[in-house]
Amino acid sequence: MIEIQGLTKKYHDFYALNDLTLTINEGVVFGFVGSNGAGKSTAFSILSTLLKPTTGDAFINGKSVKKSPATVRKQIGYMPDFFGVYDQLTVDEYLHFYAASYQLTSKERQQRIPEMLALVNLTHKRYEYVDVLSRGMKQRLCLARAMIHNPSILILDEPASGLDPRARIEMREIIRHLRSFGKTILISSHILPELAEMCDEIGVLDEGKLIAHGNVTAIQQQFAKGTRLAVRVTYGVEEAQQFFERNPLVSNMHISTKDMLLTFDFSGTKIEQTELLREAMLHDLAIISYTQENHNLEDVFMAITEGAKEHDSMV
Ligand SMILES: Nc1ncnc2c1ncn2[C@@H]1O[C@H](COP(=O)(O)OP(=O)(O)OP(=O)(O)O)[C@@H](O)[C@H]1O
Repeated sequence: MIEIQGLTKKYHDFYALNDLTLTINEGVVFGFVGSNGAGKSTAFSILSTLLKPTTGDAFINGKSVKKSPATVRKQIGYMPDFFGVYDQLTVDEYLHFYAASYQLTSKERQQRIPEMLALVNLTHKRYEYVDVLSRGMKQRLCLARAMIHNPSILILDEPASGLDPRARIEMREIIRHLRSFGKTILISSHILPELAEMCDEIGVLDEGKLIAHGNVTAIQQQFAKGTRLAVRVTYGVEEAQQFFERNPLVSNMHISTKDMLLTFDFSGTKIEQTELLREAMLHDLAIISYTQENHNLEDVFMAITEGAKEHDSMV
């Protein structure tokens, strides 16, 4: 369990992290979302005991990151967003080096290293030089390194950054697999839909502040502006667009003439939605389908951060 209490990091007058308070239960995969400079890496560095907070504290399985950093380090595996690998070592030597620094005995290392390599799909690279690994492989090796001492909590700072789509999917599958072992996992990313797929809960950081957190679906419902509707017509897409845009409850219209599809936000009630459809039929629009879509996390993130900025400018 991770309990974060009023965690603040200041550089002179600037708040890199501002009063972060949050509890993350055991076995939860928690995603931190935020734009560049939002404070994700600062939060992760403090939780990993690499950076001291200005005020506040965090407790990893009951142990303070400030007072008991050595105990905390045994319980967490940290994968930073920028990491160096020792190119002149083989994959096997590299993992032996880190395992030894966690005081794993030679026997434990002999068992643990092949297990970790299998987990991150690098068994076939065990005796290759780290130097010749692709970026995705280096990233997976770094994940294996973070797990070498079998920590109960994993802190992964942008684990998929800089990876091509295939490598991202592979990384995502590995993280999903880790989740099945009951590990508590903290991940940060800019790629919001990707986080939503992996995480049980998310927290949105903006300019050092946690501005929303909770279950992914609940956040989507709380912040999405109304219902997203998709209407497909067989002909007359422009006529349909004009009709829907006349309704004051309709906003954010997107049209695909190729697919004859209109998608838009509708901020009315269910009854008003029924009324909208009824009127559309009376207008002889050639509607062939009408569905409700989930707002994707990109929309939700924009809505949350815009909301926070409007609130700040009002106070
Ligand atoms: N040592 C430092 N001195 C001054 N400011 C710092 C220092 N370290 C971080 N910051 C600032 O704190 C803010 C938060 O940085 P942080 O790296 O935590 O953001 P982030 O959300 O991880 O961003 P990114 O997604 O770009 O990695 C940034 O504005 C950054 O410039």
